[in-house]
Amino acid sequence: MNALHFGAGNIGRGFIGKLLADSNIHVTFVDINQTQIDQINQQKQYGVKIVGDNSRIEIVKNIDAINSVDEEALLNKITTVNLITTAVGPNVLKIIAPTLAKGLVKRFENNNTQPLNIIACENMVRGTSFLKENVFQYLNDEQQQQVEQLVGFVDSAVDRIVPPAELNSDDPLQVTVEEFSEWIVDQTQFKGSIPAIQGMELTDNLMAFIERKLFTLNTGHLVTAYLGKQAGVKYIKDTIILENIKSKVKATMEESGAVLIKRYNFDPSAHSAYIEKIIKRFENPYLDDDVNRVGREPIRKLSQNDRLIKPLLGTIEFNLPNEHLIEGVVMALQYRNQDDPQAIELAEYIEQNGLDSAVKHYTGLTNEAIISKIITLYNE
Ligand SMILES: NC(=O)c1ccc[n+]([C@@H]2O[C@H](COP(=O)([O-])OP(=O)(O)OC[C@H]3O[C@@H](n4cnc5c(N)ncnc54)[C@H](O)[C@@H]3O)[C@@H](O)[C@H]2O)c1
Ligand SMILES: O=P(O)(O)OC[C@@H](O)[C@@H](O)[C@H](O)[C@H](O)CO
Repeated sequence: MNALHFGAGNIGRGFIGKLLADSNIHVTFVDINQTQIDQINQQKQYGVKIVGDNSRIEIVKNIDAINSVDEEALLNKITTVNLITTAVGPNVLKIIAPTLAKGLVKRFENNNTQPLNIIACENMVRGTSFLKENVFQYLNDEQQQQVEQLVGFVDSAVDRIVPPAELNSDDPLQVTVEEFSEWIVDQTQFKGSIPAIQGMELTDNLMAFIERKLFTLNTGHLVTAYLGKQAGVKYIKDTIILENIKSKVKATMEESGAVLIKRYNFDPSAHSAYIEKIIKRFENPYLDDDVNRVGREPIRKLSQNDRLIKPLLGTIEFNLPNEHLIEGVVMALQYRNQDDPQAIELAEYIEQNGLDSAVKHYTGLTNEAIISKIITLYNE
């Protein structure tokens, strides 16, 4: 089997690419970073350093890479592979959509009628469906029908903490990952037979899993990052061990958890254990995960379907406490980082248009009482 994977970054190399290669699938990485592409093609392998109680380095082989600007090579790959995956970040899905559409058209012109499955592995609710909508904008009715018949757009939830790797001159491609990993895919969306990939779990209830992950781990992670940033701490592991911060993070995850329990009927004690396990993962002493990585792209994180606003809306729907989620929103609005284009854009928007307008613009919130609480807290 052959797979094309967009994004040779942390999750691409440290998680999805590794699972595919471990399952004897040849992986071609697509990226925009030529240095990395050259390294993959020269080394033809890299190490994944798994850190925890049983630390070890596992080698990923059977790989090559192409640059996404090399359209000919990319279209040829899309024409022949059996699986396409992505880990590029939600904002990049729109950018790769036109090339994917072109590649699918070429695949049909070449009479390749083998089923193809596409799985976006991003931190977003139904990211692959979002990618599909974008791909369809570049296809006519007939092409869309062909895609509906032969191409499965499979939504997924991905969970493994992979911070940016430390410099390693012996293996510049090496990534450091935690032991824990979870890749859950919507089994109802595949076309043809489901590929056998070790570590890829199937479900027919994906929404519960993706929301549980995004609105527990990622909500708590973000609040840890912003509290750490405000306290002047660099890493997540050093932030979460501060008792006053840990209790706030836990309280935030309990607020979003109460919504999940209502919505999906989760067992409260199992959900509580899930939260405790996540806190332990944040504490992993071997992971140097910078608060700015976890806090990155505050505009995306303030959007309506993401880790703060969606659970906050849930608390309004079910009339549940939301004091800590509101604090999370305020900290996202206050996040400043000169290296993060979204943090700069957000600060400039607030400066030029005022906070009330910024809250409405970025979060889509309309509840005036909540907006007023956000503004009061921000100004305090
Ligand atoms: N790192 C984690 O702990 C983690 C865990 C779970 C999910 N995720 C999600 O996985 C996705 C990727 O995150 P990451 O941490 O690996 O980010 P990353 O920045 O390490 O990797 C993204 C890669 O995509 C590449 N890229 C950018 N534009 C591209 C394009 N047009 N074509 C091809 N490649 C392109 C970048 O050069 C980079 O190598 C995100 O959606 C993130 O939310 C991350
Ligand atoms: O990747 P983001 O920016 O959506 O979120 C930052 C982190 O919370 C995230 O990457 C986690 O490490 C990951 O989701 C763990 O599975």
